[in-house]
Amino acid sequence: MTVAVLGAGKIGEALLSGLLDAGYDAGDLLFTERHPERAAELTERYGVKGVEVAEAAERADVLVVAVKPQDIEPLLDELAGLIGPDSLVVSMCAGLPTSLFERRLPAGTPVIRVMPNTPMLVGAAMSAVSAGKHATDEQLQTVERLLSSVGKVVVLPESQQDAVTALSGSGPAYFFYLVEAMIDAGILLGVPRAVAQQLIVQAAVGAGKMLEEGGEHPVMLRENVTSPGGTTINGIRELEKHGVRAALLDAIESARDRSVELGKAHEE
Ligand SMILES: NC(=O)C1=CN([C@@H]2O[C@H](COP(=O)(O)OP(=O)(O)OC[C@H]3O[C@@H](n4cnc5c(N)ncnc54)[C@H](OP(=O)(O)O)[C@@H]3O)[C@@H](O)[C@H]2O)C=CC1
Ligand SMILES: O=C(O)[C@@H]1CCC=N1
Repeated sequence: MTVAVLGAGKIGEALLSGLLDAGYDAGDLLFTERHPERAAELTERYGVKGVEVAEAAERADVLVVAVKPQDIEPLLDELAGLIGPDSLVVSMCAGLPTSLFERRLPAGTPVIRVMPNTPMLVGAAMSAVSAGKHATDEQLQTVERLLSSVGKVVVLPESQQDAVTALSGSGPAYFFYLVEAMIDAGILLGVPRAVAQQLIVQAAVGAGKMLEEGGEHPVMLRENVTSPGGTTINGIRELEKHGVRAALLDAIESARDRSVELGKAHEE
């Protein structure tokens, strides 16, 4: 099966890299890019061929659209004249409904909407998958298999994709932000930056492993760190005082709203 990534930026590169690490043959992967320097860089790094959209449409069984939502219109215009009935279109674009692709591409084109995240780079993606109205169960399974090789996959109704985009799509950025802020706290306390980074990154990795492998609820895990009369509860009091929980609720709601807005920009 040949997979072409249309728009090999951050998420497109993460997919290419993740698939190669998972054992995909570079010869079965293609990508398109609008800047020749970027295409050359990717080919040098991964041994994957950069092609024109026409060649991708002709050769690939799965076309993964990974351009910014704002760049979708010209790409759809180009694709509409190129793809055949056997092409399966997978969109990773935040906010864009499958109905947009179905309206703009030849009648009956199967479309699957996916919200992945950048941990795909290290085989630890969370991808949520929703089938459009022409995609068959078999095509959905093909996409699930493809994405399972680079992380975990859930199948969800498309109505939940904007929420998913804010939760797991953007989620890694919020964890990185937290780690960055905690490293800054180390600097404030006079710990050398490299040491602070090592301490916090390992705390994050350890916490992540406990969340994944231990099966315990995050509340229990936090309580186990919070000794009576100890240090952690002082920190928790400050987090509560500063409204960090409410800030996270607002942040994720706002990201969801932006996903909805990106989709609305392409309504007829
Ligand atoms: N980054 C992330 O964590 C995630 C992103 N996504 C989605 O993935 C998509 C891409 O996001 P991201 O990777 O961050 O963005 P990037 O800007 O890094 O990647 C998009 C790439 O596509 C190129 N491009 C634009 N139009 C075309 C075209 N017609 N043909 C070929 N290449 C083209 C862009 O070029 P140029 O540099 O000139 O713009 C850019 O290199 C978005 O729709 C986003 O919502 C989904 C989940 C997570
Ligand atoms: O910020 C964005 O729009 C994309 C979608 C989810 C993560 N990154």
